[in-house]
Amino acid sequence: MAELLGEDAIAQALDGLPGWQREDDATIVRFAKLPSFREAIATVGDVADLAEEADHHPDMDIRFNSLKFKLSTHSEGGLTAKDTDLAAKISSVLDRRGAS
Ligand SMILES: C[C@H](O)[C@H](O)[C@H]1CNC2=NC(N)=NC(=O)C2=N1
Repeated sequence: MAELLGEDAIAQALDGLPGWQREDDATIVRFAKLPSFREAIATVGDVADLAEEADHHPDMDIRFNSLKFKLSTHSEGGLTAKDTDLAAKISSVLDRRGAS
């Protein structure tokens, strides 16, 4: 069971996660644009692999080549290290896939 992060810990984690922002108390989000629809879908596939490995699953919104990733730990009703850890891994995929 992951512990809920406090406000200071969330702010500190977001400092190290460029592109991620608070959506509300319980969620962080990142928007990304890929060069094409196919590359956006391939990116979603990579993130799905990470999510299955972590047993932690982001909400993913696909609009043509624009993606939105939304993270929250539903079982805790807020943000935990599971979210910030997966956010960092998603960012690595986005860098590798050439997201802007
Ligand atoms: C049983 C399983 O471990 C849980 O349902 C996991 C799966 N993926 C999850 N994903 C997210 N984002 N939050 C959760 O609380 C969560 N719980």
